[in-house]
Amino acid sequence: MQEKKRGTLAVLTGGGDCPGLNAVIRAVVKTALHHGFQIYGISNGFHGLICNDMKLMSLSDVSGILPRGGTILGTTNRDNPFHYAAGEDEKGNVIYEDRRDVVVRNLKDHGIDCLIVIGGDGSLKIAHDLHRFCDVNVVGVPKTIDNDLPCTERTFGFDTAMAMATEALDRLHTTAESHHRVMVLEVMGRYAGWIALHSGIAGGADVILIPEIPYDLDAVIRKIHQRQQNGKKFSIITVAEGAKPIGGQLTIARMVKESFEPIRLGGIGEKLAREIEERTGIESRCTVLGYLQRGGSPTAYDRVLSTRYGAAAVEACLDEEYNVMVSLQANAIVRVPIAQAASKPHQVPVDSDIVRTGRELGISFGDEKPED
Ligand SMILES: Nc1ncnc2c1ncn2[C@@H]1O[C@H](COP(=O)(O)OP(=O)(O)O)[C@@H](O)[C@H]1O
Ligand SMILES: O=P(O)(O)OC[C@H]1O[C@](O)(COP(=O)(O)O)[C@@H](O)[C@@H]1O
Ligand SMILES: [Mg+2]
Repeated sequence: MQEKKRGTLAVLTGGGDCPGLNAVIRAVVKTALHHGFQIYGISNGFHGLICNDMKLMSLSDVSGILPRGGTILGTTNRDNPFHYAAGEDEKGNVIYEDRRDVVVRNLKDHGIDCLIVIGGDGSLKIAHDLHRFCDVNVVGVPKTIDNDLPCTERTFGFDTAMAMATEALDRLHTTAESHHRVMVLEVMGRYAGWIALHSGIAGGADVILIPEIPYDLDAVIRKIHQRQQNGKKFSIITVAEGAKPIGGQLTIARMVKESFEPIRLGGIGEKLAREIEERTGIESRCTVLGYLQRGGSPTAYDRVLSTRYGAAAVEACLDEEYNVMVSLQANAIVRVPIAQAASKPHQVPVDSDIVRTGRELGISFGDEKPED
């Protein structure tokens, strides 16, 4: 017997793509249909909401997508309905418009009771603004390879990015050892060092440089020399794209002028490798892992986490508990106010046990004094 229609939901994916997005979409659609909701899939994040680009989803739309990377809905890390880049003036300056009314109208026209936003800090901030300024019901799902969201112990996608970076470090080890080189691996993470820290520990890096601990190049050089004195002719360094020297600046790869937060980080790895080679005379090379961290199939851990998050987001709608983000705490999925989830990004605590463990193992974080 057909269950009575319970209500109408919509789902979108926002920000940089991330392994596990399709697994969340699948879980959202399957759970929603299971409970008698109808569900719209919105194309290309908030862009689709502004352009009224959405369609009803069925089980066949999500068939076979569990292990697939990317997002079948498409995404963007530029569009913000409150600050929409509508074009350029004759001088080439971007013209921004507030499109919140269009978004509210489009949601209303489709009878959408709640919008499920799968995104990182930027997308969840927009979701929070839609709730507080436009009275739209939202439920957030914490997405990002960067793991930089507050109020959750894990974002989905991080485990896959960490696994990719760890494999890269394993591969760099063998070539570094053969050529007696210093190998630098630059990983993503924006202003947080989670990917660098965890992959650095898992991949046996000798130096880990993260945004939370500004580094002193002298300390890095001392570590490389110390290894040489101990007969280790190669060294491996993991550097987060947001790492910077003490008193120095971030290294910026490009500015995306239509983006609300236009800075795109990158380039610190190459800079570091050049400086190390100049200072030590040891051949040094940099590898930038880049979008390989975001592309491709999610790990089993991320598939499970994504599935739990997707189902939990619909369960929140079922309970009519809106304006929350589903979150992982003590291995249980709980709900936290979206206002908290959209607050300050979560960085690595410099006194965390994993940093301490790294130090005890002799890993340099680039901040050791000569006598340490
Ligand atoms: N601090 C902010 N306040 C408001 N909007 C933001 C903020 N940061 C980012 N955004 C918007 O959110 C979108 C997605 O953010 P981004 O950081 O790229 O992805 P994510 O959702 O993964 O964090 C951006 O294109 C931008 O329009
Ligand atoms: O896709 P772009 O614009 O190059 O953005 C790169 C940024 O996106 C990320 O890959 C993921 O960040 P978000 O989860 O905030 O989208 C960052 O690690 C990186 O700094
Ligand atoms: Mg972000």
